[in-house]
Amino acid sequence: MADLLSDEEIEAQLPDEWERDGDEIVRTYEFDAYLDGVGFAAGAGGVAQDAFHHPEMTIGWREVEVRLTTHDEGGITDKDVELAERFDDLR
Ligand SMILES: C[C@H](O)[C@H](O)[C@H]1CNC2=NC(N)=NC(=O)C2=N1
Repeated sequence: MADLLSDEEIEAQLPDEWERDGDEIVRTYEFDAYLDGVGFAAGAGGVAQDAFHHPEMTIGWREVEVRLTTHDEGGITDKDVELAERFDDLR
C-alpha cells in the first residue's frame, strides 16, 4: 500500500530529468541507436517486473518515453519515484 504523494512531495522528490504530467511522471531517454533504446526498455521491463510496478514505455527512433503512475492509487506514489530512480541507474 503506497500513499499518494502531495504536490509538494512530488516536486521535492522528482528525480532530475523527470517531469510531472498530471497523475504521471515522465522522462524521455535519448540514445545513439534505436536498438540501444530497445535494450534499455528490456532492462527497464525486468526492473519493473522485479518491483512489480509497471511503466508505460514508448520506444521511438533513438528515444524511449517512460511514464509512471500508481494505478491502484490513482496517482503518483513513492513507488513511481523509486522505480524512476532505478531506471535512471540503468543508464
Ligand atoms: C494488482 C495490481 O495491479 C498490481 O499490484 C500492480 C501491477 N503493476 C502496477 N503498475 C503500476 N504502474 N501501478 C499499479 O498500481 C500496479 N499494480
